[in-house]
Amino acid sequence: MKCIHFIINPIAGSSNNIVTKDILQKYFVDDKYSLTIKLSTHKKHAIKLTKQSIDEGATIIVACGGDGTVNEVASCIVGTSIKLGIIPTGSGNGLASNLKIPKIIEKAITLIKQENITQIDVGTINEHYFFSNTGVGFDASVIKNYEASNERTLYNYIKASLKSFRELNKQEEVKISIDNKNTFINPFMIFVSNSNELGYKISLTPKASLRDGLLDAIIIPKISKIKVVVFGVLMLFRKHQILKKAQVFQTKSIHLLRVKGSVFETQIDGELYQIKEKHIFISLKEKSLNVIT
Ligand SMILES: Nc1ncnc2c1ncn2[C@@H]1O[C@H](COP(=O)(O)OP(=O)(O)OP(=O)(O)O)[C@@H](O)[C@H]1O
Repeated sequence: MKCIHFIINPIAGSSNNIVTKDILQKYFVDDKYSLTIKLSTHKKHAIKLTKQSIDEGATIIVACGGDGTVNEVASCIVGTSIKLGIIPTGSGNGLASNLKIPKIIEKAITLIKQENITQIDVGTINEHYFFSNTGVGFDASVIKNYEASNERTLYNYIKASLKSFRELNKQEEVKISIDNKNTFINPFMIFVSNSNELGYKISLTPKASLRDGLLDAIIIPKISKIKVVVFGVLMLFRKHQILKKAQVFQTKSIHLLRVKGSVFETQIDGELYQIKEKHIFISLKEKSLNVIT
């Protein structure tokens, strides 16, 4: 019998696309499965629930939510033989979209039952994992403002972006080391991605692959507000690489050193993290997560 656990984030996305016990029981009727359903009740709760599921012998753990929920669940099973299922009920669902996992709950469940596995790379930033992307600068500021809003919708992402735009000029100097080359910049944005999608079909790293053993990065130094607008428009058409100051490249690792300021404000898979260490080391664990796709 297969021991399959579902970790459901009831507030992900617009909250009207929720995975329920009724739906799951309809699809997992036969004796082949032992089904366990858990609901997260607060931030980071899915980590605790997943660890319990591992102890309870789950062989498939399904994250039902957006990239934040996927991060909490998947972080616990990196490097194990446990299979990760995803039912994308979040707002952005960047990773699921990259993996072509359907947003329609019933279709995602059908996929899980087929159990086709793809091994994907996993990004690391200090002691944290990321599966989609991480960043310092403008994107982290957007996430900070987004988290302060009470609804997780595209409209609130746009509002948060406008607020971050008004708050520009807060950047602190950072030393960046890539392949033994050091540069000092006041970054508008340092964005590092494992996946080719941010969510909502928007991408800063359209050429990124989850299976190529490389991180795709884009570094943009401090730019004028006009150039930020130009960057935003180009990004919608996936043409932002043509911005002269944008440095787009692939690498295995990036090292950042904070020169000023007391903390690195970063976003990790769309969640805000304050990193107190002076150093940030971003790297990759190749093909270390089994995802049902
Ligand atoms: N019951 C809950 N109440 C409040 N927050 C919760 C609850 N359960 C989980 N969370 C938190 O909700 C946050 C958002 O989850 P998630 O990222 O899955 O959804 P989303 O933001 O709508 O999707 P996406 O990241 O794809 O845009 C996560 O930080 C998670 O820890």
